[in-house]
Amino acid sequence: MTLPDADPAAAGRTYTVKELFYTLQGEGLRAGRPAVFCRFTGCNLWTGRAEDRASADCTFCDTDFLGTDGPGGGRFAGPQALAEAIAACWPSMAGIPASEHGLPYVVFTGGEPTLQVDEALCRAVHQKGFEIAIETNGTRPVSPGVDWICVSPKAGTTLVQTTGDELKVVYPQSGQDLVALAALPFSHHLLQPLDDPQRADHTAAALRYCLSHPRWRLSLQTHKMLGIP
Ligand SMILES: C[S@@+](CC[C@H](N)C(=O)[O-])C[C@H]1O[C@@H](n2cnc3c(N)ncnc32)[C@H](O)[C@@H]1O
Ligand SMILES: Nc1nc2[nH]cc(C(=O)O)c2c(=O)[nH]1
Ligand code: SF4
Ligand SMILES: [Mg+2]
Repeated sequence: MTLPDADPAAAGRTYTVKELFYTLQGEGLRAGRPAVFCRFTGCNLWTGRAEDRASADCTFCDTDFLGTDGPGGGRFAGPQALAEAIAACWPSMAGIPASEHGLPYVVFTGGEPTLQVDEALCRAVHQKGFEIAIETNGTRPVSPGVDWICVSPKAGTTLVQTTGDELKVVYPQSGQDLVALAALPFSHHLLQPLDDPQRADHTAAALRYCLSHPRWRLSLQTHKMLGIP
């Protein structure tokens, strides 16, 4: 049943989503965990158009976040509507012993999810029984209600979200200060090799850096190895 959005602050709020899909978290500390990915449309560091990439604040993005034309994408009329679509992506637990259910998990990403994720959405998604994670570039504060914050800072931008659960740094980026980043109060610090034509070299360099600076651990994009979304 679709409930009306009772929260007056949420009235008229729409969410624009590129795609919604069920897969494994491929990256970071929680790699391997089944999750619904909710990819919001739009980013504040790049228009998403190829002709603007070179002049963008973030130039290495591996993601198409334009429009609403991906699987499960669309415009959602309010928190309740989007929470229902997210819950519908989680597999049925009919016939599965309760000990094997696990906690339903959604990852808000994008594009830049902090442009859209708000408390009303988190409340609606929590009411569906989900734990909530976010992948953000850290240039905007994360809304209250998010349970797991992954910040991936972009060199040359101002970091606003300076605390969280994991700091996942794409490596290398010219002008990045890993000493300063290592000092930020995150629970976990990870280096993720830049996926570009030199990815193998960046992976070897990131591996060497982690071995010599053991504050850092390596994050590989395992979904790309597995051939899953
Ligand atoms: C597509 S971004 C979306 C979330 C948010 N805008 C951000 O940048 O964190 C998701 C993750 O992919 C990482 N990423 C994007 N392009 C990448 C690339 N070419 N190589 C490695 N990681 C990349 C980002 O740094 C971020 O951790
Ligand atoms: N499987 C999978 N894991 C991911 N972790 C972060 C992703 C992202 O694009 O934010 C991502 C993604 O696109 N796919
Ligand atoms: S900030 Fe995130 S979504 Fe935006 S362009 Fe960079 S990697 Fe892509
Ligand atoms: Mg991705």
